Amino acid sequence: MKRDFDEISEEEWQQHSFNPSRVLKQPRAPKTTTTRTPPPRRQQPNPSPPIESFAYRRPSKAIESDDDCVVVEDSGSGESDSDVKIVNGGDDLLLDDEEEEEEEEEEAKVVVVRRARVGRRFVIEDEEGSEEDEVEVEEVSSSEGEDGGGGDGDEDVVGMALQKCAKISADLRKELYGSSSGVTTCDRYSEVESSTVRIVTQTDIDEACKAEDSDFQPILKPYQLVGVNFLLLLYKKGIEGAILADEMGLGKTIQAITYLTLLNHLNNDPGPHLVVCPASVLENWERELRKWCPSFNVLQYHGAARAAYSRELNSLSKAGKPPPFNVLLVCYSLFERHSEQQKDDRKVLKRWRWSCVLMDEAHALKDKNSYRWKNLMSVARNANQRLMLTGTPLQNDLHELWSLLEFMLPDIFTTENVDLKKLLNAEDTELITRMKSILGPFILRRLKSDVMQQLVPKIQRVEYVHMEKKQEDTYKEAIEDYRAASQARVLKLSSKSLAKALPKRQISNYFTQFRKIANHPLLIRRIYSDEDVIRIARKLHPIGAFGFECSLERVIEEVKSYNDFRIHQLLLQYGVNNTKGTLSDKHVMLSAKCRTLAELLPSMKKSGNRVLIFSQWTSMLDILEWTLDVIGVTYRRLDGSTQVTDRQTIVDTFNNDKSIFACLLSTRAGGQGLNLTGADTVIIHDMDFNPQIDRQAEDRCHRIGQTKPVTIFRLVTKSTVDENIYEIAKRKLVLDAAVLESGVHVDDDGDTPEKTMGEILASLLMA
Ligand SMILES: Nc1ncnc2c1ncn2[C@@H]1O[C@H](COP(=O)(O)OP(=O)(O)OP(=O)(O)O)[C@@H](O)[C@H]1O
Repeated sequence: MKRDFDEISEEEWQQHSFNPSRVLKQPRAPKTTTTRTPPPRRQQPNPSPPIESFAYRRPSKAIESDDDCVVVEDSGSGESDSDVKIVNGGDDLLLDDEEEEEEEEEEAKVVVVRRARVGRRFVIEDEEGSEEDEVEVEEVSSSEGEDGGGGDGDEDVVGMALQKCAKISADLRKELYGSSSGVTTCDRYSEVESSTVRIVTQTDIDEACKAEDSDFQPILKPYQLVGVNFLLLLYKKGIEGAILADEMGLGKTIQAITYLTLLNHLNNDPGPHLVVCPASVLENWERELRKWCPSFNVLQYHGAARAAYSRELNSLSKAGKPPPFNVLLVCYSLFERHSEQQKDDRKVLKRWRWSCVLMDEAHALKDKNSYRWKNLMSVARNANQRLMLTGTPLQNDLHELWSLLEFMLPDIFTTENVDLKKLLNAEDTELITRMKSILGPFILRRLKSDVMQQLVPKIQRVEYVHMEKKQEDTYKEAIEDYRAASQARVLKLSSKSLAKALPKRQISNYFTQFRKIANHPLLIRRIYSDEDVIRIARKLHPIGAFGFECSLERVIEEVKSYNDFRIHQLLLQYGVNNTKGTLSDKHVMLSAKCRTLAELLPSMKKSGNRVLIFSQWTSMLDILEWTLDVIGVTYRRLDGSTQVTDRQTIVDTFNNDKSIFACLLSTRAGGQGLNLTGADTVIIHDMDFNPQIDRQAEDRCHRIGQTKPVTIFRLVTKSTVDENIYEIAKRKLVLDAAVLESGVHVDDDGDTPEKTMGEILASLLMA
């Protein structure tokens, strides 16, 4: 299976720490109010006709506390709530599409850096062979003595990049905000209520988008019109990159499509444009393009179907002929794999000069060392413009944002091999302020709370659930087991701290085991003893459950590594029931979270609610299917293994058929880009360390088109590591707000810093 993107690979995980230095502390007070403050209203003596006018409104929030349930009213930003990221530590609990990604990350190291005499070049050698195939990406030598290559100049790389950017930024700012007094205090295009820049109005859009054979009337919302003007202005100024970072569901797709239409209409630029997106939204892109820009030829280039086009495109491109489309739609996976077909695909893409390369869910490019980033850059580098769409540009840290910036404007933000993690300290308030100010004109970000007063409210609930005895005993047993092992190791190494005594991987493995039990005890093996496993293996071996060439010992080893649920599934699949037997429905209710679902879901159904349930673990989704069967509700399921061609059908069926009560989704494959406004309730079964992942998921139904208030439930198992993870993720959102939103300041004297994963384990195991 293949993950869409964004998984934490083992390698990333090794480098991932949860030190407080990487996460901003919460502003201290007042806790119940928003961290943002309204921007000053600007005086505009002679304002030009506004290109839009939206009131900049602070979100209102009220926090109620009700025993185990925290309710946070949020008018849209989702800013104060939180979530968490899961670790891959176990063998039997696969993150959606995980394995291939790790391989790919490994293979990503094939990039060879060569130095040329003039300037620096790096050559991506994924195309084996001929000169024609070799893509050279020239990095423009930075002006005025930049030292990007390491050594003493390292510290200056960030400063110099910002300095270069500041010049363009100042120029742009002048255009965007005009030179009238008062506007200089403005950081954000989105905050400007009247701009001096207006390139197009709704009338131009009517003109550009009209189609004879369609009744559809494309009408942009005022803030969307601003977005389109923003993109057109950057185009006009010859700026080669932009980030449209509106919150999820505000219509980035629509703004981008209208922009491409206008390029054709006003600038006689019909493309070709390349749109890169996750597989789940490929169909949606095609649909929106056909609807909003019917005059364009759109070609979806994905999956087995692309073989049919491949030869034709190849010969056209070789002959130097223009492509037979305006927009080519591809998935990120095209830039990640090493099959001959994919290498050929990339070769074709590199032969055309793209007008706009547009990346949807562009946070997929948060790692500049990834194969995906480098291969896509080799295609996008020569494009007139790289346009990035993402509702969550800042994932975990500043260096990840920098990867996006470098993709957007490589000539300015190039940093070569400098360790940006060291240079971009999330607690450097001066740096954050500077970045925020300089980046303002390149990044357009509007929050729902800013632009859509009429959008339905989003209510955040944290549902603390309590383990019953069996689950609690399992959790305690795990603590005892790992405590004994850890203490022995600490003694052996005469180490003072557990974090130092245990390798990082071991720490994450232990942590994952605790997470599993907190989610569902069937995710570990406790019911089926070693003796049971041997008996089961003896039954399965002769019937070839693992193939006929496998020895019995090998089968025993294999089954021993399975969790209870997987063994149960195996027994079911092979009809082996005369050993210990399959599990019964009562086993599925062993987890506090599933019991809570059994209480919540029937009453939600009765009230006419419809629910999205997200988990990061495919095996947890399997258990949740069982749970929903036991509860007796109808559902659909979408995860990384769902055929790309089936995904949109599942979405449409769920949205249209109100008799389907729930949709089970993997946070990775189902959490991004999808429009699931048929639901009004989101349950995050297990949170992610990275709060942006869950934020994306919850906004599948809190978006344009939603008519009912949306409630988000986060399930947190009391007295388990779930609580720590929730805390970690919650704080990460503060950094996001500090860099990307106005009026948010970093406060260094926050609460006690949150613990690292090692510290959390130490307090559990060394007590
Ligand atoms: N001006 C508009 N008129 C009608 N429908 C709109 C308009 N703008 C957006 N929509 C609809 O609202 C929904 C959300 O828009 P879209 O998918 O473009 O949001 P997004 O910002 O790209 O979301 P995400 O970040 O989740 O991918 C879509 O169904 C889209 O068709």
